[in-house]
Amino acid sequence: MTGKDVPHLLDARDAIAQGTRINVTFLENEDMDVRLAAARAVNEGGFVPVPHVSARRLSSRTALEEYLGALQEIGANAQIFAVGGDPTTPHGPYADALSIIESGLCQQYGVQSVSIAGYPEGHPDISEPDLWAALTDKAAALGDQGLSGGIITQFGFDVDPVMTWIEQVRERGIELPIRIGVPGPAGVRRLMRYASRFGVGTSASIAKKYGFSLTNLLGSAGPDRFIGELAGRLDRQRHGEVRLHFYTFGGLGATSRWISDFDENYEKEARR
Ligand SMILES: NC(=O)C1=CN([C@@H]2O[C@H](COP(=O)(O)OP(=O)(O)OC[C@H]3O[C@@H](n4cnc5c(N)ncnc54)[C@H](O)[C@@H]3O)[C@@H](O)[C@H]2O)C=CC1
Ligand SMILES: Nc1nc(=O)c2c([nH]1)NC[C@@H]1CN(c3ccc(C(=O)N[C@@H](CCC(=O)O)C(=O)O)cc3)CN21
Repeated sequence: MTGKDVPHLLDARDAIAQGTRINVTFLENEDMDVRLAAARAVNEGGFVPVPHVSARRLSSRTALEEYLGALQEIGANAQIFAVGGDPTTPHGPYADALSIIESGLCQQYGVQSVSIAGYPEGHPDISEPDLWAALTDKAAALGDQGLSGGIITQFGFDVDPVMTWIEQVRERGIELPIRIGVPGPAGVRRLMRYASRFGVGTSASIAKKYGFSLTNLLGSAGPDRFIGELAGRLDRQRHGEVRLHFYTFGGLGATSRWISDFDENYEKEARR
């Protein structure tokens, strides 16, 4: 969720399982108070906030301490998501998520678990070798720092690269739990806007995978097929712990209701 989602979280409260982890973004157009208000709302709803800490957007060590300190004060410090951040040039001393993990400040402010990002389809501005080196280094650093953690992947529309990527992660000896990022249900236009903004897939490939036509962009689409296929191909023994992370581009309420409906249908199918 973003800061603007606070009222939507209150509306969707009953549709979300208590204890669900809800990430709070660290967007350029929002300030610390907005992020804190969102984390507080997550707590008050009976959920677990996972505030994002964007390394490149931090101007100083003090700024990181202030944010972690404020999170601690409101009891939203147990888990964070440490991410590089989109600025081409870092605004301060932290150029990557690794430097947040190695700052020593997480432990000092009571952070127990740090999630990090994964890219099954690569990243438009970061090379594959750099992405793999970063993932390996961050996984090792979490261990060295005595922090637990997990990987949350960039959202995608295609299961093939996800499966290949999970296998590569495990081959590299990284055993962290993985959450595969999927977009919640949303209008097709909006999905494609976000995909293009973050350099994920192409309109044609998304249309094909999601089964909609590029000549009719008025409809909306959900990750039914993606999740069904992923579930069918995952093997606990081989792939370790793999769960889902929903990016709520179409709104928190819509995604929450979609998840409840999906679960209900899934259980019905299973009972048949
Ligand atoms: N805010 C969010 O929810 C999400 C943000 N992202 C973005 O993905 C990018 C990478 O983040 P992490 O995986 O945490 O990488 P990271 O912090 O582990 O860095 C990996 C490598 O890429 C370089 N790097 C990091 N950010 C960069 C950038 N914006 N431009 C060029 N090089 C960069 C680092 O110096 C390092 O060598 C960032 O741009 C981040 O903002 C990705 C997923 C979700
Ligand atoms: N490289 C990269 N950078 C990111 O910042 C990023 C990703 N990847 N992957 C997905 C997540 C999720 N992110 C976001 C970013 C912006 C909004 C956002 O602007 N929300 C608007 C609503 C706008 C609309 O209606 O479309 C808001 O104001 O809350 C939501 C999620 C950021 N994320």
